[in-house]
Amino acid sequence: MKVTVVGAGAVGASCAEYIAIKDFAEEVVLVDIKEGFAEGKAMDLMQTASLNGFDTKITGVTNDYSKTADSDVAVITSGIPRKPGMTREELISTNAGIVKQVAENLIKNSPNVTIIVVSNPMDTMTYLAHKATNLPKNRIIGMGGALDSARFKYRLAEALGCPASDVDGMVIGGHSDTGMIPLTRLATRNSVPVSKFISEEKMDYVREETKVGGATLTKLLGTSAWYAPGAAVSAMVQAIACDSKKMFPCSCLLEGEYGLNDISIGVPAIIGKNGIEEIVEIELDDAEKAKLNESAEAVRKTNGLL
Ligand SMILES: NC(=O)c1ccc[n+]([C@@H]2O[C@H](COP(=O)([O-])OP(=O)(O)OC[C@H]3O[C@@H](n4cnc5c(N)ncnc54)[C@H](O)[C@@H]3O)[C@@H](O)[C@H]2O)c1
Ligand SMILES: O=C(O)C[C@H](O)C(=O)O
Repeated sequence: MKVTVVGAGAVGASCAEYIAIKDFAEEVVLVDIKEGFAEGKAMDLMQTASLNGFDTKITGVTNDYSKTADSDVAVITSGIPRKPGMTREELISTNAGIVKQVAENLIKNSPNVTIIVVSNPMDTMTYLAHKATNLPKNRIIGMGGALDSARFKYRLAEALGCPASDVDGMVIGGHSDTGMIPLTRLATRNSVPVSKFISEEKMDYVREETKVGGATLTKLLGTSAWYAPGAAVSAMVQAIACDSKKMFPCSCLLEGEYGLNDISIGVPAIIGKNGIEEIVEIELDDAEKAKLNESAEAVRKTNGLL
């Protein structure tokens, strides 16, 4: 398994590090446009191999896509992150050009690659990657829901006073401050609905903190987060590499599923060696359906800026 990670910045390097530590890929190629940057990150990471006990070979290149040839999976993290007070949507004018060019370069050298898009505004960048490459819909996946769901579980565990491993929950919809839909109705603690343990008021707090999870960290850090994003995208790469058929909410190109068409937005999907192997249509109640439609409208508005 050969994995390319474009963008050797905070998220790209974190993603490469988690992939290496999990030791399921033979090779990770880091690509960045900044001269020597990916080479430096790769060398630094390789010097952790004997300490962390992995055999994955990590190399870095400056904008040389020939070194990415025949990648099985490519992760796009290239582009600018937001600063405190900004929305992800405000990044579109800079990031659209970068993501389009990167996606085109990737498929020229790896025609069979499956692409995971991370750069923001992620749902629109995923849609753009589809338009730019024309790859089959199963081979372009947007990473957002896996991260948002991990943050949802963090907030649920905090409210319940229990370990995050005790809770299960999922966030669907657009990866934006207002578009995320934490499915509190379906969240459980060891199969028991979380509503059994926490008040509606606490649930509202969990829901709202989950939605602004990225903004909260951006305010604290001065730039956006990288550990949980890196872990989330590496988990998706691992699901493809190991053909594990794990279910992640992720940005999928919809063709009628959930009553939506010609849009990439977060819905649950089974991820395996073929990328998106199945979009899972869960039964939403009327309020959840209305929120998903509203979230889709907002994503369409951003797509209109392309
Ligand atoms: N989808 C998500 O859940 C999620 C989570 C975190 C961050 N993000 C997004 O990921 C992106 C990266 O965030 P970051 O914190 O790693 O930023 P960063 O600034 O640390 O890293 C981005 C890197 O991309 C490189 N780059 C720019 N143009 C390039 C090009 N044409 N080719 C190759 N490399 C190029 C830059 O040189 C830089 O090293 C941002 O858009 C951010 O908003 C998304
Ligand atoms: O918040 C951001 O801008 C980055 C990312 O989308 C996140 O959710 O951490």
